[in-house]
Amino acid sequence: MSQPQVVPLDTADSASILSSPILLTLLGIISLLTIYHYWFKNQRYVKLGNQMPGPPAVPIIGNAHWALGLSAAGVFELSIKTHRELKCDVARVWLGPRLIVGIMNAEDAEIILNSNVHLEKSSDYSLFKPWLGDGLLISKGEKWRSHRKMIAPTFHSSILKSFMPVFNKQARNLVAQFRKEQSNEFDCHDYMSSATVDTLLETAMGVSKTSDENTGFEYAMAVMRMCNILHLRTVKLWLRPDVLFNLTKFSTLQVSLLNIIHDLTKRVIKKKKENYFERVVRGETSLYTEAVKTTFDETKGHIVENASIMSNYAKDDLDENDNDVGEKKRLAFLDFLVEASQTKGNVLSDEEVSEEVNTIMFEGHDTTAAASSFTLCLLGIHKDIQKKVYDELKEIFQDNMDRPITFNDTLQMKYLERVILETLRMYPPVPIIARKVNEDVKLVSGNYTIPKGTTVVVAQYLIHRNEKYYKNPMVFDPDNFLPEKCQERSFYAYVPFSAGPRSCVGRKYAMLKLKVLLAGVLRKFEVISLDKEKDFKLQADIILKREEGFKIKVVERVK
Ligand code: HEM
Repeated sequence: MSQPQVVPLDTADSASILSSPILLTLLGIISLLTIYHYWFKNQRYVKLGNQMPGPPAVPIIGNAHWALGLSAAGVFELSIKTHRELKCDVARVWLGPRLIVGIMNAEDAEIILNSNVHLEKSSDYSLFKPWLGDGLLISKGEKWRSHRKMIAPTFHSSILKSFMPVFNKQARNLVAQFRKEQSNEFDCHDYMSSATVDTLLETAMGVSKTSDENTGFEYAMAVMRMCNILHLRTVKLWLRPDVLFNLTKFSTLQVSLLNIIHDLTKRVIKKKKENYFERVVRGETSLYTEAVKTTFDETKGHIVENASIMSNYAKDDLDENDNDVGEKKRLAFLDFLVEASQTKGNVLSDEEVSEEVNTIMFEGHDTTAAASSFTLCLLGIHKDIQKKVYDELKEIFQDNMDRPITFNDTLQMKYLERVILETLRMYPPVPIIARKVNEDVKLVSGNYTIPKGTTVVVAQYLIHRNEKYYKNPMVFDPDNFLPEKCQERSFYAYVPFSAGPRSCVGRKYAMLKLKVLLAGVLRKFEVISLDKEKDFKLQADIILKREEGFKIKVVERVK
């Protein structure tokens, strides 16, 4: 039997393979990545991060492959599922070398939100820059502080009261539009969205609608599509760098959407400036100095007239100085900004005015549209709750369901207020807030330290559904907001408007507008929803929405 022949290794061949530049480069990269991996694993930052629970991470990329190929609704579903599996109130994920820590409990949320140090938004918000510039939502440091001080008082309750006629007009428009839709199943979000844009234009911006009938709708659609693009860039990491993004069709689409959005802003500011100069020519003195005197008065006060359950949630600068000193001189948002940009000293540049207008138009519209649409769908499902809302409205309006809604009426809408608050608990339009911490943060819920440089995500959606704070967190129950129930739990167990120094400046505006629009519709129509809550497919493309739209039917009530 012949021996199997041993083929001698051809040294010349192996040498040529080893000297192949491609193989050498590959070996070099693998060695460098391995060294990097072991070096990285031993960094303090990484060790602290890995003490927290989280899904298994792959070397180098961490959990970056996690949301690969998923839709917006898919990413949301996966996040909830992962949280359920991990069964924890704090969790971490790695996006490559970047540590992201999610906070799902009120005690740790308080440390972040109530801090005067952890005020900086995470780098993800920079995707908004081409749209919102360095406006209030994104800005930091002294710029944020001084602009916040100027803008927060422009949403003072004395100004909000003067918006009642506009809120009423928009409620009447909604009634007319819903009347035409009777017998159809329709997406109420389209209507709520354009109503909120038009309301913002007429109130905060002080610009009445002209012949341009579709302004609100066109703008709202452009905002919705911009949010889709931004969300895509948040979850598809390769779309993050501008150089790559600019090669895609989304970049071209973004340019055309921003043209629509910024065009409206420019028109609004131009109109306001013309009004301002007309007043100057007429010799009317500038209101700016007076307004600054009033709004910068830091005497602390408390709301008396607008006392509502929401005042339990009012631990921020919106409640400062709510007495009526100098009330008549307070200016609404854009009036104030334009005057501030035109008077001596140029407190604000023209560019800063535009950034703030774009910010308020975005923050003020999509959030409220989602909140009102969720409320209508939920009332369509929970008939017993809708009946209680209607009974309350009947008591307030007696036999005249057509008369304008007054500010005092809104104070009596206690049950409707609880319904809105409960909607914002279960379906917070802003489901997460992301901050960059520039110092280590020691958590209280467990023996964890979040290292400096981490992105911290406060997950309101999950805090609001944590059974530590709500007995039946998955059940829609407005009585969760009975005063005694609110007192039992931590203030930070309910943060749909965030809390602390960077809380929402439009909180009171939003609650008042929601009450008037919803009461206006609900006193005239019974709302029917053919879906159940379990059919809701949620997607969080920046603002929380239903992927399938907000479908309802309405039937006009007989007098
Ligand atoms: C239901 C309606 C609303 C909800 C749920 C809501 C929620 C929020 C939340 C959670 C934040 C913090 C975001 C973050 O830190 O990333 C925020 C900030 C903000 N909101 Fe709202 N908002 C609503 C309506 C409004 C309205 C009507 C306006 C203006 C008219 C407005 C203007 C702002 C601004 C300017 C900020 C940035 C504040 C700062 O960083 O100092 N929001 N909002």
